[in-house]
Amino acid sequence: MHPTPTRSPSIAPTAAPAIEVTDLRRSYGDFEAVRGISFEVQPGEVFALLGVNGAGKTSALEVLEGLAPPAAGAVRVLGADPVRDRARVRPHLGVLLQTSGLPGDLTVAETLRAWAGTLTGPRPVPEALAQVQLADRADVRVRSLSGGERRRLDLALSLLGRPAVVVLDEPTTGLDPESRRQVWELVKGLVADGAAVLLTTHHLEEAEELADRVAIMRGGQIVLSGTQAEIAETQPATIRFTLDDDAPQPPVPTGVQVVGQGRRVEWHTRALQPVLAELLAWAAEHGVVLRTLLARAGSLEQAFLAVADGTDPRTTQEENR
Ligand SMILES: Nc1ncnc2c1ncn2[C@@H]1O[C@H](COP(=O)(O)OP(=O)(O)OP(=O)(O)O)[C@@H](O)[C@H]1O
Repeated sequence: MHPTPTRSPSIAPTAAPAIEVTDLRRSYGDFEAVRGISFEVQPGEVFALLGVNGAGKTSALEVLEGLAPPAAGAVRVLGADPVRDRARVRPHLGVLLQTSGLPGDLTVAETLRAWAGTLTGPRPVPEALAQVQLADRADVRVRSLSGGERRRLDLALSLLGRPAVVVLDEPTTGLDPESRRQVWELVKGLVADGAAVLLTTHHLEEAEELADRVAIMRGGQIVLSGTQAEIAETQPATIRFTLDDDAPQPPVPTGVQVVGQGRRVEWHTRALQPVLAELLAWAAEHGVVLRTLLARAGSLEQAFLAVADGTDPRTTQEENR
């Protein structure tokens, strides 16, 4: 289903990172939108940049795509500078922007053929159509496509040159749940073929499904980065339950932060297993039923929200610097 890519040989595959970003800064006039971020993406890996609107994700991606020079710092794509060595980098880079300006008069197949004519060794157009489930829309004019179909055409265009490095800016925005899943499968196939994928998304389940590593941005900086497990572990676990009116309150174990009050109890803890064991032992001893008991480890979503609303301690440290 995912044929081995035939890539142009001018940049040889190496063990080096496919993307290297070092202390990147980008400004618009006096406003610094990207404030010193660093990360790497390896071949065969999906790296997700997360953050609320205005965090600086697109501003960073535009430098990687060679659309703008950095104000400071360095960006390398397959070892080359995407602005200065644009002609070398471009054939190996597949880019899906947030918006595209495709001519509405061409059909889907004509659009793909026109773009394929500019590439060395493009995918055959029927394969590109099938890749994004647009085979039955091949003869439809672009202006008549639905928003989701147009997004899938954009995606097919970005992958037409069998790129080794793929940059996807919110790839599934506007897609229905089924199309979104199909895009996820497509991305997994690209990575299995050895591509490096950098994506931004507002859908945390998309990052959870695809990303090997994640960076969460706020105010132009990376506040948290690592594997999903590493990021989840930065957040406290939650224990939540409801007590009957006549039940006694349990003693609060050491190190627990009490969030909920009264009959509806919520605790946050860095030691989920011993705290839960202590609670269950107390409940058994006193014959107390813990209604709607929930015990949950920290999550990527929790980390995202903590960074987004500035309550993650790292956010404050970063922004006060
Ligand atoms: N051309 C521009 N001129 C001035 N400011 C800009 C320009 N483009 C972006 N900005 C500002 O830079 C900041 C970062 O914007 P950017 O689009 O990179 O964020 P983002 O994380 O991609 O957001 P979103 O999730 O909404 O796409 C924002 O405050 C934005 O208003």
